[in-house]
Amino acid sequence: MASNGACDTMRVFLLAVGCWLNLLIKYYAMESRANHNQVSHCPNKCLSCVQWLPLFKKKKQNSIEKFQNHDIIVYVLGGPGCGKGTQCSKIVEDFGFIHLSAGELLETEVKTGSETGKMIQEFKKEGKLVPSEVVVKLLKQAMQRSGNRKFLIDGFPRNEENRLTAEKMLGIQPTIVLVFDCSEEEMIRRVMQRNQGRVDDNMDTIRKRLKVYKESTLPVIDYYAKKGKARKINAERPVEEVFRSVEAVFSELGLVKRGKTIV
Ligand SMILES: Nc1ncnc2c1ncn2[C@@H]1O[C@H](COP(=O)(O)OP(=O)(O)OP(=O)(O)O)[C@@H](O)[C@H]1O
Ligand SMILES: O=c1ccn([C@@H]2O[C@H](COP(=O)(O)O)[C@@H](O)[C@H]2O)c(=O)[nH]1
Repeated sequence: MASNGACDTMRVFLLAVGCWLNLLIKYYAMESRANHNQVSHCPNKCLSCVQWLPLFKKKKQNSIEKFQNHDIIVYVLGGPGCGKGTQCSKIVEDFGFIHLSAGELLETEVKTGSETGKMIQEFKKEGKLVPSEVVVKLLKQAMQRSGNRKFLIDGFPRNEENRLTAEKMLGIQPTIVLVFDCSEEEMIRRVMQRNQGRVDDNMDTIRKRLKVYKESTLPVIDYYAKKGKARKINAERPVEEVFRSVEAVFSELGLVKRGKTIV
């Protein structure tokens, strides 16, 4: 009798474990399909009972990890007027990235006339760097809104504090860092000819921006160079020639032009 009882208990136990494993397998199969965008919700009513299983999982999904795990992030650096924006537009056209220019995001905030916008305008006029939290917050909002997974982050990080704040607030590391290399004389010439009515496109502010670039941004570039992530490109050539070097870097990343194959 006693041994029959033990057998029954064991049978019930094994049955329970079997059911539990079955549920787990179904749940993970479902989650895996959802991650590959094949389904956006529980595909089958009979599986709805397994939806509470995540309660037992370590909390893992938040916006920070989304950026970390799946996205291609290209930082684009170089001195004022070296041609970052020009090349980014071409990259967007050919490789389907979303272009987030830190300078443009700040300018959009200036145009709202908000108190933050007024503060930003003063920094820009002086060629100084806006506090990191302000820029990173704008970048984060833009990244979340975009729904894209390939980001060109243009003109950021400008100093070590920017870099560390992005790591902390966004949890991001760049896949690669494009560095456009150009002489000061050429950058000054390009900025002075730009003629877009920018508050900082004047000789006095350009000199200040160049100083900030040398003192604060070059150390960030050195940091990424040491990590093997910086790709220096000679930007003192015609636009199309510069872009050919950009394309070479992107093919190193395994990305190919749209229209040729799916990226
Ligand atoms: N390779 C190039 N040769 C000549 N002119 C260029 C080249 N690339 C860009 N330009 C011109 O130089 C000016 C500055 O370019 P762009 O705005 O792309 O620079 P940027 O690095 O984004 O500047 P900033 O950091 O000030 O925002 C623009 O008028 C642009 O048309
Ligand atoms: O990360 C950033 C980016 C920009 N700024 C301020 O904006 C101007 C213009 O930036 P561009 O990228 O050259 O358009 C720059 O001189 C800074 O004042 C910033 O503070 N932080």
